[in-house]
Amino acid sequence: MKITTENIRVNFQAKEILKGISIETRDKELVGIIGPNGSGKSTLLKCIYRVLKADSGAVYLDGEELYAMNAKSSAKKMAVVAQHNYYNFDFSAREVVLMGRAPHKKTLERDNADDYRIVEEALKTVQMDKFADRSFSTLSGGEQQRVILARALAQQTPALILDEPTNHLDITHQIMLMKLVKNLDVTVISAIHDLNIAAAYCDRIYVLKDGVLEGEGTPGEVLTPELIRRIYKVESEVVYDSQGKMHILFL
Ligand SMILES: Nc1ncnc2c1ncn2[C@@H]1O[C@H](COP(=O)(O)OP(=O)(O)OP(=O)(O)O)[C@@H](O)[C@H]1O
Repeated sequence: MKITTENIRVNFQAKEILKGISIETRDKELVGIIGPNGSGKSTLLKCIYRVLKADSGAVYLDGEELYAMNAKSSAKKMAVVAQHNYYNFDFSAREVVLMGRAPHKKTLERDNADDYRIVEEALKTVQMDKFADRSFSTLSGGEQQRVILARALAQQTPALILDEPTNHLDITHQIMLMKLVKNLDVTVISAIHDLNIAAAYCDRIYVLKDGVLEGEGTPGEVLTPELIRRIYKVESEVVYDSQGKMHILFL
């Protein structure tokens, strides 16, 4: 699925947070959004996953304007792993993942054997099947993050929107998550802080700073010492290992 944003503008309290952002993913591409704290990454993603309506501009899913479709239709097209997940009720991990099946159900339709099978598979995929009956609120930050990823997998959408998905995860689970989403064969847009993670897994990267796009291209094109200095005010060196993988060293 192709996701396009066209000239997205967002203001909060008379301050312009996004100043006309146009991005485009190709089908099944993993696109990273990088940029310093407060640059507008989450705000852009919120406009895409429909919790925030931009002041102007538009989002298109495969050419169809987001608000021309109902919320259920867009939830069949994209699943979200956001930064903060709170539930007011004490759901188990399995119940949280089952929520991913909701867009596929008619009103009051009960969960069936297929739904439960999909949920169990999703929990296994993120290595959280042993925690299925645990109360979500008692899980650690990283465990919660993996359950939320399982919920997104259970939603079985052609696109995933991830807001700093490796936040809270140890290195094993960071790599697990990025490998997993890379191999899903769906379109992914992800805000990413770790530039080495972005370099290793993104097909393309957009760079945001102060609500403006400052760069776009493959990791090799974008993640140069010049850009890193300009955007983050940090000196760095880009090296390639024996397998040709790029690594950014911060000096
Ligand atoms: N509801 C809001 N009201 C006022 N200001 C907001 C609101 N939401 C976000 N902002 C401001 O908009 C700017 C962009 O925030 P956003 O969360 O999009 O940045 P980010 O790039 O995702 O940052 P981080 O890397 O820290 O997660 C920040 O200065 C933030 O304080």
